[in-house]
Amino acid sequence: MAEPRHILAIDQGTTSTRSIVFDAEARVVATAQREFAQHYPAQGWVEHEPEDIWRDVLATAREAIAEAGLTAAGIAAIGITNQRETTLLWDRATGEPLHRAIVWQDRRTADACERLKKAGHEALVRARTGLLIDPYFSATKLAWLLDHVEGARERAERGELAFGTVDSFLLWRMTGGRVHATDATNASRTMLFDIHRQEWSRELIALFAIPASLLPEVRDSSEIVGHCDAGLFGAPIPIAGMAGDQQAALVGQGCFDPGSAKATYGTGCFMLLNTGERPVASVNRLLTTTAYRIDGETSYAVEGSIFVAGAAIKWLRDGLGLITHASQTDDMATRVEDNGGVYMVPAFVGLGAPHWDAHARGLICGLTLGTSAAHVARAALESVGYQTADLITAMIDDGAAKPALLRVDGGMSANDWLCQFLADILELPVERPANLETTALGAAFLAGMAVGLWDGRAGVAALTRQAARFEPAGDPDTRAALLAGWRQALARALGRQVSE
Ligand SMILES: Nc1ncnc2c1ncn2[C@@H]1O[C@H](COP(=O)(O)OP(=O)(O)O)[C@@H](O)[C@H]1O
Ligand SMILES: O=P(O)(O)OC[C@H](O)CO
Repeated sequence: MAEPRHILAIDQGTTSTRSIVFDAEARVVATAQREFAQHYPAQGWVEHEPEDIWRDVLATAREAIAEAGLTAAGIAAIGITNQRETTLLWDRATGEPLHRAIVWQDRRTADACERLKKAGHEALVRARTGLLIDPYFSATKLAWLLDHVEGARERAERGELAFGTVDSFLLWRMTGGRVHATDATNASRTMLFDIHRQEWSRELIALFAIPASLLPEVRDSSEIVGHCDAGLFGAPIPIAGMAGDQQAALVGQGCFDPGSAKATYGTGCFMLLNTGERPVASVNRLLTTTAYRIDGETSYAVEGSIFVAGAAIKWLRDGLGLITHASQTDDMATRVEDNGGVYMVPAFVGLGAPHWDAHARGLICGLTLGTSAAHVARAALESVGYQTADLITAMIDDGAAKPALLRVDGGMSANDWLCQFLADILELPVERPANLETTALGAAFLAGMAVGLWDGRAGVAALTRQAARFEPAGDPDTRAALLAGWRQALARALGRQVSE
């Protein structure tokens, strides 16, 4: 029988689960997608039902394999990529979760984080993990589960339970409970992992009071970690790639060289700059993280997370009723000569990197009687450019090399006006790939490399195809004036500027 030459990538995201089959030329052969329920049991709490996630992973994977006209025998390997930081705890004997997953957006541990910061633990956390103390990461979510689910801590101490991010949970289920592992990128988001030594940090495990028996083994992002149960898809397919979704997008964009960068514009925006073997410690409150670990070698990235990008456009549509389709903003922004002095700071949920101001709130300023809906739409798109510019400035100030170009992806990157504005304001060429599903592609690359379908990083990078390139064209004076306008607007939005 012919060697299998397709890869199944499973992309388990925050709002939907996608399974995509790629062929040996990295072309999409079949896609299946399902949205699933979000649970908001209290203000600032966000949960997912693990069984929903598992159900959709199985259903979309089976659907994609069938739509590709294949059977499991035609799949050389599976790659898993996932929403990061989301925290699960389950029973090792039955595989039953003890609670719903606590999602990365969940803020229930904000007070616990404040206490840790006040007690002076941030320097240690930063030094070991490259992260800030924030409810975003898994450690305080796991501690919350141990303290709030009846009997959980005692059972954990007896070794009966397993902790994992979504990748680990899926791996556990797919291997029928035989493999409890995660990859180095996902481990790096738990706030328990020493990214320099690439092992769980004993000091942090003690600080967060986490029983060590809960923790998964940490594997490379590209290696065979197990085989799925034959019963699931009809044959025991190797699971050969795992990475958090933003790191997978970096791989899917072929950003393997130090200095290469990608920004994914979806609901929010996550920008990662590859810094190679060198972890860059940020003084500008960016995150240092594992970009990928291949053949035991770790590459690092600096990451800037913007909470609101496409969500600002969604708000124009659903909150203001200014547009009916997100894509209309492209024409609207083109229609006006300039921004008319209008700026939007989309701090709807505070501001992420590099400001990390939970108390900042959104604003639109510079309004006159001449302001039109098009100006507001343009201001929303521009705000995404300015926030990206702030990230790049912070990265360079941290000592990272300025990237030669920025690769973009995610739903919002379909907007040509935005891509040109990014090129102008960043003074960088912006490239957009043919396939915007770079996250799934990255997971496929990691899995395909591990089973020898593709020849290492150079082999997969050669398979990435850019469909559009936007050259910087703005004049320096206009750029400086726009950035000055943004900084003024930003100062008004920052929570710490507001006197009681
Ligand atoms: N053409 C467009 N112009 C501007 N924003 C867009 C466009 N198309 C989609 N968006 C925005 O992008 C987001 C969807 O992107 P997607 O990558 O699917 O997000 P996520 O994976 O975070 O759910 C939405 O917030 C939407 O408002
Ligand atoms: O699932 P996404 O695409 O919203 O990504 C979520 C990030 O991994 C959170 O860190």
